[in-house]
Amino acid sequence: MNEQAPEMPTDSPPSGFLWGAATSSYQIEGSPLADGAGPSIWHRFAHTPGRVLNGDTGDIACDHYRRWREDVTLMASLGLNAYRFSVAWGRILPEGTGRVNQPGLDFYRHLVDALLEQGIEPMLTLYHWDLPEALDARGGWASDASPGWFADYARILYRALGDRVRLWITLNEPWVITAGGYLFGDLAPGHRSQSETPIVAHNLLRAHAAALASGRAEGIERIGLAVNLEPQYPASPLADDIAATARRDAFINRWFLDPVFFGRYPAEMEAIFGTAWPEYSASELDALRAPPDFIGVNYYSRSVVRADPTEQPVGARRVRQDARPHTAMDWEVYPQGLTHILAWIQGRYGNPPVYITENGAAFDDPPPVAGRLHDRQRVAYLRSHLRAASRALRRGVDLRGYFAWSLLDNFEWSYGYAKRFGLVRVDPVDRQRLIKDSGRFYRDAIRRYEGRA
Ligand SMILES: OC[C@@H]1[C@@H](O)[C@H](O)[C@@H](O)c2[nH]c(CCc3ccccc3)c[n+]21
Repeated sequence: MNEQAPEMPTDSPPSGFLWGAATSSYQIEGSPLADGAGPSIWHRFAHTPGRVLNGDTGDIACDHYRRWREDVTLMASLGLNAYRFSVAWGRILPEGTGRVNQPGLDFYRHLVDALLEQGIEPMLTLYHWDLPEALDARGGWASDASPGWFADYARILYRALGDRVRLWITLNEPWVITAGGYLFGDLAPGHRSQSETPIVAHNLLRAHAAALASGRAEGIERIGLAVNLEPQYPASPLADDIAATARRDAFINRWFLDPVFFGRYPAEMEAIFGTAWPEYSASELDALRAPPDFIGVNYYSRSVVRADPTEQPVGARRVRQDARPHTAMDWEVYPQGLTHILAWIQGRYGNPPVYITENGAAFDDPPPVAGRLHDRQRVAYLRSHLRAASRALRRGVDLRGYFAWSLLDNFEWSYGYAKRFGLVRVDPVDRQRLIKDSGRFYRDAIRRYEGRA
């Protein structure tokens, strides 16, 4: 069997299905302070000793800020018809509010125009974790003013690019912004506060609603919310494990989607945060109802859950499935979970349009040999997850596209450059791009699915 053959069901996806790859600003651009840009919380966090493995920073990253033309050509050579990227807020508003930095807007306008010239649909994420440092100094997402800051920033981008960008995402993973940045502290700004955490989550939901409203006022029609979703499975039928699984499901999967679709938080949140969970009036909760035009699903793995009172605040922990394959992030490879979570959205939220906005895997890639990089495990991961997405389509899920994470090996947050998710290798020294076997596989899969193979 040809290693590269995508041996997948070739039932073709709906017409207009998007085949893309995803990245984010701080992870690929480099040049964080170029042309008048203001520093972000990730610039400061990465330059704080001990926060990022090996002291890695995004000062250069993939050097995409300077190599973006080459990267658009690379996307076209992979046969992508879409590309998901994020805008660095600090390039547009160096102080987070107030003065607009025109060279920052120009960078993204040139990128979008180059994508459109290649027939590649841009999907623009307004916020992928790189808050301007100047706003963090004013309280950041814990500040009651943060939704207004975000809506004003969004409006500037809607006005600048709304005539050529048709797919927008307000926030990337409000759960990770909240849990990583304010509860567990492994991500910028590195706080560890149970009392701050629900306040930040509430402000992020208000910010999403405000950016959705300001987009509507500007005539923007397709605005989504990207969420990390991880199906939770009980480790045993014991009541304690079932209850722990429900709490972890609320904590990871329903904390943000229930408010935007139903105007209410999951009941489990008060049990999780106890006295740290604020009282909300009916009007405060109803103000969170801001259903997106589509849900962006970032899927990587599942969790098998056991009750564990020592694991706070949820009182639950993930049980490693030793008998199953895992990625270099120690995440179980579980493609069935993608089908399950897409069917769950279909049933719970009324079959909204969905894009898989991130799916991929880090593996310790072998070194390139004779200009080829045989990343067999990533090829297998992609194949199994494309099949899982195909099964969801057959179940009537309104799946509109798939974006592989990631186009390029890039800055993997607190892991720095030690974890590589790219379909394309980026050389650590000269940043030369090399398409891996997984990139070739994805290109062939797109052709096969689109009936061009
Ligand atoms: O870790 C791989 C990618 C990141 O590089 C993306 O920036 C981010 O959107 C993203 N989200 C997830 C799933 C949620 C998660 C994030 C961080 C740590 C653990 C799980 C995985 N990823």
